[in-house]
This record gives sequence, C-alpha cells and structure tokens, in this order.
Amino acid sequence: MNPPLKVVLVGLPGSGKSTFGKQLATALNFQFYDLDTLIEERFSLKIPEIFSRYGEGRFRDMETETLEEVLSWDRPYVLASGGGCPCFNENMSRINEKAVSVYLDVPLEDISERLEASKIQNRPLFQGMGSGEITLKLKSLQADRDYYYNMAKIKLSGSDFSAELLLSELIHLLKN
Ligand SMILES: Nc1ncnc2c1ncn2[C@@H]1O[C@H](COP(=O)(O)OP(=O)(O)O)[C@@H](O)[C@H]1O
Ligand SMILES: O=C(O)C1=C[C@@H](OP(=O)(O)O)[C@@H](O)[C@H](O)C1
Ligand SMILES: [Mg+2]
Repeated sequence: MNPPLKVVLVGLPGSGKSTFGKQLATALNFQFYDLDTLIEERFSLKIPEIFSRYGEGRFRDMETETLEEVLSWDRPYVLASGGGCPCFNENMSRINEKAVSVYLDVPLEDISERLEASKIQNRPLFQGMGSGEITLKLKSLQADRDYYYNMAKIKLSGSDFSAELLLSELIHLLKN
C-alpha cells in the first residue's frame, strides 16, 4: 500500500500557509493542522507568550519537537508550518523525508500589505513595527531563509493559489 500523502506548506510569515492550507485540506478532504496551533496546545501557551517568556531559541526546540510528532503520524494531512520552521534544527530535511513540501513564494509587497492589515500582536517577529520596518524585516528574513524554502519539492510563485494548481504540480511530481 502507498504511504499516506502528507503535504507541508512552507514560506515567509504572511505568505498564506495557514489560509491556503485550510482551503487545500478541504479540497483534498484531508485533515488540516497548523503547527503553531499544535505548539500552543501542546505547551498550553500562546506563541507570543512562548517568545516573551522563554525566547526564540526555546520556541525553536518546541517547534521541532512538535513537528517531529506530526511527521510521525501515519495518515494523510495538510500541515501549515511556521515561517521559521524549515530554517532551524535541520527541519527541512525532516519534512522532506516524510512529506511533500510546498513553498509558497509570494512577492514581498503583497506580504507586507497583508501583515500591515492583520493582527501584528500575534506575530512576535513583527511586534511594534510600522510598514517600512515590516518590509525591511521581511527582506532580511527572505535573504536568510530562501535557501531553506527552495529545498521544497514544489514551489508555487504568485500571490493567490488554488488547490487545482497544487494538485497538477503534485501529479507531475509523483509521476516523475
Ligand atoms: N491569497 C490571499 N490574498 C489576500 N490575503 C491573504 C491571502 N492569503 C492570506 N491572506 C491574509 O494574509 C494574512 C496572513 O495569512 P496567513 O494564512 O496567516 O499566513 P501565514 O500562515 O503564512 O503566516 C492573513 O490576514 C490572511 O487573511
Ligand atoms: O517566521 C517565523 O519565524 C514565525 C512565524 C510564525 O508563523 P507564520 O509563518 O504562520 O506567521 C510563528 O511560527 C512564529 O511567530 C515565528
Ligand atoms: Mg500561519
């Protein structure tokens, strides 16, 4: 029997992993999981609280521990990872070993606009920033992280993605 298909979305914060992940899971009739939500449930703390109480280093260890558990589940699902997840503790290799990784490569201007319009207080990396600072922070994150995101098996470039587009890429990948 074929192993269950696990799809893991990666990309910058604001690229739409959580939003598109839910849509994709509905279209595929798969379970949807958000890694940040699973971390919050596992440690009974909100993400900003984890950052402020314990710092980013401890958050990254919690993130890897939670990711390892999800990747061990023997069922199909779509997982929205956190923006930094693939870039620490060799997580991208862990993901690629067990799942089909998909990089949502969205233009920085679109991400900046989305983050300005959304609740920044839930995103510790952008706390207290105005629009110029958000754009600069995104540029610096992209420079550091692009290498890891580009290890994904599928890359979708643009600002809006459909389940159909991903399905055709998946079929192409599975055939080759
Ligand atoms: N395709 C899209 N077009 C416009 N806004 C979007 C789109 N996808 C997500 N958003 C908005 O952008 C913000 C970030 O999306 P989210 O799914 O939380 O991204 P991520 O999980 O990658 O950080 C949210 O406010 C969401 O409503
Ligand atoms: O980019 C990052 O390092 C982070 C992104 C967040 O997830 P989203 O990418 O879903 O916003 C969350 O995991 C945490 O705030 C750290
Ligand atoms: Mg998210």
